[in-house]
Amino acid sequence: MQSVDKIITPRWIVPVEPDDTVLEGYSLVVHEGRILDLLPTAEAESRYHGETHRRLNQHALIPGLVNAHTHSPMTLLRGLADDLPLMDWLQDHIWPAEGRFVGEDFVHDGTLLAAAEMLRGGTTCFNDMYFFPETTAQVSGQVGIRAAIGLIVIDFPSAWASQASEYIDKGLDIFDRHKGEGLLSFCFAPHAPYTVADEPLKRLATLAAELDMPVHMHVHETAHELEESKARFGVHPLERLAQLGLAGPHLMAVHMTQLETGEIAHLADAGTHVVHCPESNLKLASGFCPVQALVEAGVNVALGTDGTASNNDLDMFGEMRTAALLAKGVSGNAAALPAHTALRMATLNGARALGLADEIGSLVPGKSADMVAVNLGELESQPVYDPVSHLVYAVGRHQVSDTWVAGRPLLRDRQLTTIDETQLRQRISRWQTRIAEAD
Ligand SMILES: CSC[C@H]1O[C@@H](n2cnc3c(O)ncnc32)[C@H](O)[C@@H]1O
Ligand SMILES: [Zn+2]
Repeated sequence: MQSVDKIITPRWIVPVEPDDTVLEGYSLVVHEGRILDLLPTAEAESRYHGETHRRLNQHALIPGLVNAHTHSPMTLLRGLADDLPLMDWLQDHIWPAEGRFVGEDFVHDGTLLAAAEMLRGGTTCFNDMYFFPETTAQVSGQVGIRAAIGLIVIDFPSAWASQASEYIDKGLDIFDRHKGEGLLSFCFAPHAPYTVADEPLKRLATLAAELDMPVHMHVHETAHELEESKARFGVHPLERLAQLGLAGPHLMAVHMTQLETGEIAHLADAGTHVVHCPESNLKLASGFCPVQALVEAGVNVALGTDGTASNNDLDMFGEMRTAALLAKGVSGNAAALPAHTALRMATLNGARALGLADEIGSLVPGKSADMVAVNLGELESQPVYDPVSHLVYAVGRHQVSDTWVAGRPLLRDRQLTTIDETQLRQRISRWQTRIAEAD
């Protein structure tokens, strides 16, 4: 008998790789933070002795969800400005509020709230874009959640930096000091084509190639963005990024609601990743990302929530459901974006876009034990013919019972293990008073 840290025996295991098979009567063995084995329970019990053995008789075990685009500190601005189109929302409400309140303390407390919400909803990894990224990295490290930290770049002075070159230099300094640390990875995060000039974008293209680092950017979010780009540069933003050397396999193009057929083929040829944020796109009335056409063309499409000031939650179960329903409605094809594809987008495809697919995104021996148990035993999810159908179409994030990152339980029976909820509530309440008073 081999001694191991943990054996988990759920009712179903959804590995996501190598295919859509759902396993029943299997156990997953975890040792030193990694998935050591995935095998029939009888064999697991004869071969391994677990320091702990968790039996979850009515649960599905799935890979941790990867939120491929968010702005975690914006939890503090949730519900501050609703029912507006993107540029009015940003220019008249969000940027003024950020100008007033954003600092290290805002980013610290907002990230902590976001981490709590994400872990309670089965998200184990998030790809962030915000000011004071080192603070987001520190909070993530303290909580134990996996984070891809966006090294933000914007031609816009803020409390964090004053101009694009300073943003890039500060980002590189953070990368140098924290690379390889814990569960952190890094992306360049130029905000959008309309807020970053050619020179810094060219510099980022060179740096991304040199450092093999993803570039995480809002692109083709609204029709207005395309019109403005045509007027200023003579081409669509995607074409401009291609001219500047950025539209390649490092690019994670977030939103992509406006796409011509030729541009879809370009994305596929270039190996560019698309991050689909259906709820933010719906709420800001930005448009519809042609997900089905992208998938058919062979583009890797991941899923993100965007920030909670435009979503207004960090619920990846909700995002899977909305993505699946919207794809059918928009394409007029009920077979568009089936449940297994939605789950893959929310797990493995996010990992691929972040360059982390060797580490996370599926329940395969050798990968990190980032996983989530979802209780399918409630009346609302009876009967169960296909657990993946329920994960996408029937259950919600409140049915997540346990979340592990690198084998460490960060949510156990719905209790956060590394975040003091009472203290967090006090901090958020102080922000609420402060922000509401200023409004
Ligand atoms: C400079 S940090 C990130 C920056 O992005 C703003 N933001 C949040 N959501 C969106 C979106 O959907 N499109 C464009 N910009 C967005 C956020 O308020 C921060 O200022
Ligand atoms: Zn965004």
